[in-house]
Amino acid sequence: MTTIGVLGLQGAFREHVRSVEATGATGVVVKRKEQLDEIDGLIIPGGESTTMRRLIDKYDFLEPIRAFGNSGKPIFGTCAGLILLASEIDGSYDVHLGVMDIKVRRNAFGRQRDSFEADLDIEGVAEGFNAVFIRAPYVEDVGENTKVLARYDGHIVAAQQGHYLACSFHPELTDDHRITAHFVKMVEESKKTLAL
Ligand SMILES: NC(=O)CC[C@H](N)C(=O)O
Repeated sequence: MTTIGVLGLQGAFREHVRSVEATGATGVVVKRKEQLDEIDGLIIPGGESTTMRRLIDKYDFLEPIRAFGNSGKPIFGTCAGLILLASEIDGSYDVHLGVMDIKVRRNAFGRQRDSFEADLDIEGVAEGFNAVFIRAPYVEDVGENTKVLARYDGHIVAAQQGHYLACSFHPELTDDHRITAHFVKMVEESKKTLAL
């Protein structure tokens, strides 16, 4: 059985658990770092990246999550989760986990477009995916090992680097579970590789 943990410190974590369960995998809310030992993959949800970082520090999650990723276990960051994964945040000295080679801009779509929906083609994952953006970041630049999976208005809104997956929008807020299913597949593949 594949178990996916959803970091449950702040933000839209319950909806992610529901989406994971819809794919047939087991979803658990992760509130203590010890739980990282019991899961095969981790989702970092949307919310507010600065608040989530404060709670990550408070509950001593920063190094354990980095180690989880370094061990080869997949991590999926959505919206604020994408910001937490990034190696560079435009206009800020702050970097959080810094495990994914992407440069992000927070609240990048501007005030008038605080939240909106768009149909996206996500390469190798889903065509016509109804993406919900809420004060979303976008990715300004990616490293050479990072694959761009989707763009909106020319801006990168989904990317993958090996076992790290990130998107600017909230895939858990619709009943379309294809991105979650893609992540579950990544986790199942990594389990096979890590067992060798
Ligand atoms: N929906 C979201 O996760 C918004 C992200 C938020 N604007 C941030 O900077 O962290």
